[in-house]
Amino acid sequence: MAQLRIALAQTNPAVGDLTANADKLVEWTRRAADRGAHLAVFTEMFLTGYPVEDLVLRNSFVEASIAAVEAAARRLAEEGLGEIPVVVGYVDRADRAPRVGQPKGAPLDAAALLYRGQVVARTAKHHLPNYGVFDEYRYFVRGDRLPIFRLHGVDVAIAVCEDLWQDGGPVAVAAEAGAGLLVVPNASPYEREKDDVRLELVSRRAREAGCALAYANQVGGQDELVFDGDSIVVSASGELVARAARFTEELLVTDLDLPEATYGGLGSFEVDAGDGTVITVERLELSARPLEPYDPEPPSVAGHLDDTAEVYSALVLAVRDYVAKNGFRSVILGLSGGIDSALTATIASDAIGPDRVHVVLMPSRYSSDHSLGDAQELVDRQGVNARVVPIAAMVEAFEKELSLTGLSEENLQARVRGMILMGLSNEHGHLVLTTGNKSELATGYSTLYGDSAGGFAPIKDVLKTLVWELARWRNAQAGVESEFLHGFAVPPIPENSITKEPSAELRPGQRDTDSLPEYDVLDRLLDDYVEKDMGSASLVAAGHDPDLVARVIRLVDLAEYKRRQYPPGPKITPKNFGRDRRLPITNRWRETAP
Ligand SMILES: Nc1ncnc2c1ncn2[C@@H]1O[C@H](COP(=O)(O)OP(=O)(O)OC[C@H]2O[C@@H]([n+]3cccc(C(=O)O)c3)[C@H](O)[C@@H]2O)[C@@H](O)[C@H]1O
Ligand SMILES: Nc1ncnc2c1ncn2[C@@H]1O[C@H](COP(=O)(O)OP(=O)(O)OP(=O)(O)O)[C@@H](O)[C@H]1O
Ligand SMILES: NC(=O)CC[C@H](N)C(=O)O
Repeated sequence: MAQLRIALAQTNPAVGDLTANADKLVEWTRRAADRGAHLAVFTEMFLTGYPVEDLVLRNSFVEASIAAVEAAARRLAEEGLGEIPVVVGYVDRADRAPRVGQPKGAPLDAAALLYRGQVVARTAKHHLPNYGVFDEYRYFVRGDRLPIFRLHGVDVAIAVCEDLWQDGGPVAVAAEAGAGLLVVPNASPYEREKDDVRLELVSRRAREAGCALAYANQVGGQDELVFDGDSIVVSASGELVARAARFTEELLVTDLDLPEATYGGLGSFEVDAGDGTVITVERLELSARPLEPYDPEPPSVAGHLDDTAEVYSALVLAVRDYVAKNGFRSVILGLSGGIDSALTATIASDAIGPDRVHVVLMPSRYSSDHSLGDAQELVDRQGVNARVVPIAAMVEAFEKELSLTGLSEENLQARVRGMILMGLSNEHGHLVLTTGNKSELATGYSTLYGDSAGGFAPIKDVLKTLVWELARWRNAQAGVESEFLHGFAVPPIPENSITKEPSAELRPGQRDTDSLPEYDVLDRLLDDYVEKDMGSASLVAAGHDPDLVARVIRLVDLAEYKRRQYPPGPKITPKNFGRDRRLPITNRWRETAP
């Protein structure tokens, strides 16, 4: 057996900032070298950030990425880090013709091996994900090589992210070629409970490849995606060896005992990949002799996060990164005394600190005293910046000028509030946070250009019943201080905001249940219709009330135009409103009654 110390750089790149990402590559390689690592592995498309969407259709971007990886190799050597091999993701181009009308070769979701100032091997993702939030047939062509480099006597193969999620391809070829370690850069976005799926997958693929597997995943928020890290190292039998923490940067350093390579030859040969394609194995040698024995470090295995803590951390990280990566310093939102704006404000306080959170209390003539009181109570508990802007006179002025009544008048209140928030955003540079939850988005229960106005919507993928659960969970963490929790000594959300009946307070005595069913009934139905895509007959067969099924399906289908104009917000479920669910707005397809 041969020993090897590997370092997985679970880091947070910025999409499009090739310079900052290259700086980070050098900094984290230095940290890996300082820890005595013999190999550093970064994440998928680390140098460009992931996903870069249509940026890969720009030749200038692809050229910049290729130049960046070559410059990074040189710079590592110049800074005395040339002896540690580094695996890093970037965008390259194939010799083959592009899918779309680009003048040069089609883009590749590539990974490079950097060593002694040079890019000594290049490969690219073989299996391209093209479902859910992924569109990779639009962007990339398939990679068709598998580099295997000998490092201190161990044969190390490189695959990329989706290569683990589909059968055949690089995993099968790594087995065939007798690799001793498979390293995999990833950009695998968070959704609830995906960590369990990942561990099972990584273990299974290690057993199939017949070697240890090191899985390095990205961390951080990028528009509607949140990457949760969760980098993993497993043995050849699929046993967990090391695991990084979720939602935070970490250098996961692990000592492995790996089989010494026995294969003698170098150069390349073709292997049937078992998926109808052929992959070219390219062998190269960095160092043939195993290291002198050394004392291994104990492996690090991060503790498990429970489901609520996991969702809450995802939302906090998403808000923090959206704010920072888009150059904002502060956020603003309307605080009604209700639970949605209370939870949104709390997530914002946890993300960027209460001193950078601005709330506006905007009572109308229908606002109850307790609403204003509950909002004020949150301000006192969290110490956020607050101002009161009564809206009655502004609403009245519109009403008089335009003769608006009924629903038009109700919506006017929401629109005046939206205008106030956008005005204050323009004036002071705050990002407007939109407070709607997934149940409201599903049913269209919000006012266009009113409470749906804003730049980022932290809880748009959170059903109302989960909003309450998160609020209770957050209050139970009072006194705890962490990367995701500001150290509020008292529960940050007023109990009354959690327990009172939800109301939009757009007319006297209005309750959400005047227009919508009870949220626990609604959310179960939404879960089946939206997440699981069940048709009306299946929904009724699953026990949902037939009249309710017909009514809710209609609400959901008719609200597509509102969702299309809603700000982005973090995906936490397998099917968010956004990249996961793309329906025509102009659409006459209706689920027929069973
Ligand atoms: N297919 C389509 N494509 C593009 N635009 C379309 C459209 N269909 C209607 N529209 C436009 O949308 C307008 C109707 O939408 P909109 O103006 O929003 O108004 P609408 O959906 O009619 O009313 C808003 C609903 O949300 C509830 N609400 C409001 C505010 C807060 C809350 C809460 O608790 O959070 C609830 C309120 O009680 C009411 O039931 C139409 O007047 C038309 O201009
Ligand atoms: N009196 C108010 N002062 C400040 N903002 C308000 C007020 N009323 C509503 N808003 C803003 O409009 C959003 C929609 O609120 P509304 O009360 O209509 O419905 P909701 O979905 O029950 O939200 P919440 O639970 O936050 O009250 C709120 O989250 C808040 O941002
Ligand atoms: N970047 C990728 O290839 C990610 C796809 C993969 N199925 C995942 O969610 O982890």
